[in-house]
Amino acid sequence: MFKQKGLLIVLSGPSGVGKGTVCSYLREKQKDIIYSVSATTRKPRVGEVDGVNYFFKTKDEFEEMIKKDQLLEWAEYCGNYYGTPRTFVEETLEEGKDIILEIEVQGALKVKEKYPEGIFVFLIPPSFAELKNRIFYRGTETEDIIKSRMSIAKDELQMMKYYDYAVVNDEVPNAVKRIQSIIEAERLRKDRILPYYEQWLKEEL
Ligand SMILES: Nc1nc2c(ncn2[C@@H]2O[C@H](COP(=O)(O)OP(=O)(O)O)[C@@H](O)[C@H]2O)c(=O)[nH]1
Ligand SMILES: Nc1ncnc2c1ncn2[C@@H]1O[C@H](COP(=O)(O)OP(=O)(O)O)[C@@H](O)[C@H]1O
Repeated sequence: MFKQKGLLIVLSGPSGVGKGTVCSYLREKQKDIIYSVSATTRKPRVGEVDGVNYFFKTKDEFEEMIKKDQLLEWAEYCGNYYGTPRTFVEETLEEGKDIILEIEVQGALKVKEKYPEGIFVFLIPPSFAELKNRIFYRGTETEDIIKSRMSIAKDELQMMKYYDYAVVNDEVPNAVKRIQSIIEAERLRKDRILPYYEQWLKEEL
């Protein structure tokens, strides 16, 4: 039986645009996609669970993962390391399952070098003013971190040109519907469907 590799979907965008919020809503709506859990040296926030939200690591542990080539990509962001465990992604794709990575922009561009066939979705705010509001009112970080995230966000917004799709996160359910449409369309691309037809033709002759 012909086995197709899964789709690698990367959801990225500027800090504070709503990647985390949109991704967890998508997670509820789209159960047939696997979600990659990242490793980080950031301290857990209230309610975050090790192995569910992140794999929380010390700096030494994280650097060991880098050395052993256990990360598909990693980036330093606001003084902490974040990275995607490599084996889990590779195995999921080999099993033919679709996987989504919710990561910041530098990491997404590194994934693109390794997986140019991936689907790169860039989440954008309805306006820059709204992006500022979201970063301010989230209120989980100190003022210094908020300032640093806003300046990073400005540079990050310019990275949209490297992506396949731009999705406006005006309302979370709408943004999620748009992402679901992209996934549905990508699953139906003829280069993914054709191998199945070719297999059928062989069987019937
Ligand atoms: N490169 C990379 N970025 C990640 C990874 N996991 C999470 N991030 C990004 O790191 C940034 C900070 O994440 P976090 O501290 O959880 O804060 P928040 O998502 O902005 O609330 C976000 O932009 C995440 O998308 C990863 O494995 N690799
Ligand atoms: N569509 C939206 N409308 C209004 N607020 C939103 C929307 N999406 C996310 N937010 C809010 O914006 C803030 C940043 O969202 P978050 O998911 O943490 O962003 P990111 O993961 O991109 O840094 C949070 O307070 C979140 O509740």
